[in-house]
Amino acid sequence: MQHRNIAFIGAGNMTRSIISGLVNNAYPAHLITASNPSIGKLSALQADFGINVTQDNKEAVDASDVVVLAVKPQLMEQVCEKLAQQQDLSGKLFVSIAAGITTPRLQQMLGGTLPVVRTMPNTPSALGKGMTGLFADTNIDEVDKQYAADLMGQVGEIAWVEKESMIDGVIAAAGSSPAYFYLFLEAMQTEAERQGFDHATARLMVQQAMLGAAEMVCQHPHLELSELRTQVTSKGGTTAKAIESFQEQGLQQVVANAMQAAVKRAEEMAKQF
Ligand SMILES: NC(=O)C1=CN([C@@H]2O[C@H](COP(=O)(O)OP(=O)(O)OC[C@H]3O[C@@H](n4cnc5c(N)ncnc54)[C@H](OP(=O)(O)O)[C@@H]3O)[C@@H](O)[C@H]2O)C=CC1
Ligand SMILES: O=C(O)[C@@H]1CCC=N1
Repeated sequence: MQHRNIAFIGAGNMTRSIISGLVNNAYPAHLITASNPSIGKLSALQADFGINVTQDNKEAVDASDVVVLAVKPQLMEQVCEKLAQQQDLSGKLFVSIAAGITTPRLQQMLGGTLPVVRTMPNTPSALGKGMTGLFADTNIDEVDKQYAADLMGQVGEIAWVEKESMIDGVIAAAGSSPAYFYLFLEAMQTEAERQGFDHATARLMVQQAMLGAAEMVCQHPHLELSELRTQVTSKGGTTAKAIESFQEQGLQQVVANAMQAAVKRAEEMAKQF
């Protein structure tokens, strides 16, 4: 991929995940700058990955061709408007990772029709196992589109969406979803402990089962998930009883409700910010 100078505005969890994935994939650290108001996270990023850091967003943006907007949605307006007042932003590609802020809104905050690619990554990007959805409107040229795809492709799999509203679906299925799996594992760990296992053994069992199941899913892309489930489920056996219990309690609807709640919140945020 092309290696352009890249600035991350906001050096929180997601920036750390993406930078970690990039540097581990040989993106040159000297081309990466992160800016953040407080110094602690910057010092840690510099120590861990050898990137450039600054507490001044303008300085980071001045030094970059690509600007990754990685602050919380509620701060985006303030941050973008200040950047637009302080400097000429033309010629730069903007990549937003924020939930719930649309491309037209970002362009408005940045004070012009600048090229903005909207993305929705997730934290496993830190391990190169991320999943990122991307949306580009018609004013993004193919070179910038390719750069954005290559950038996020460095930290995992990518999928373009045709309509911007589908980014909210990416949030529900991939951006937020690592937390759903953690919640499920927490519940399993708690029950394993209740059944008499110590904390560490309970964790080992559930994490290894999850890892193995995830590997099975990835290694057998042509097997339906229901088929993998059937392989575990002996007739009249233990799994059948557990699955029956999930189904009686409406697991499918519970999951659907949760994903719809995530989409609804993204839509609310788009109105709010
Ligand atoms: N976490 C996740 O799994 C995902 C998050 N996202 C999106 O990523 C974005 C960032 O989320 P996340 O990394 O979790 O949040 P964090 O709170 O971890 O990171 C945001 C960072 O922005 C910094 N910040 C605050 N004000 C400014 C400013 N004026 N200029 C520059 N930086 C500033 C904060 O600094 P300080 O703490 O010092 O105040 C903080 O380090 C959000 O928009 C979110 O929607 C998208 C996909 C997944
Ligand atoms: O919870 C959030 O709003 C962000 C977006 C996806 C994951 N974290």
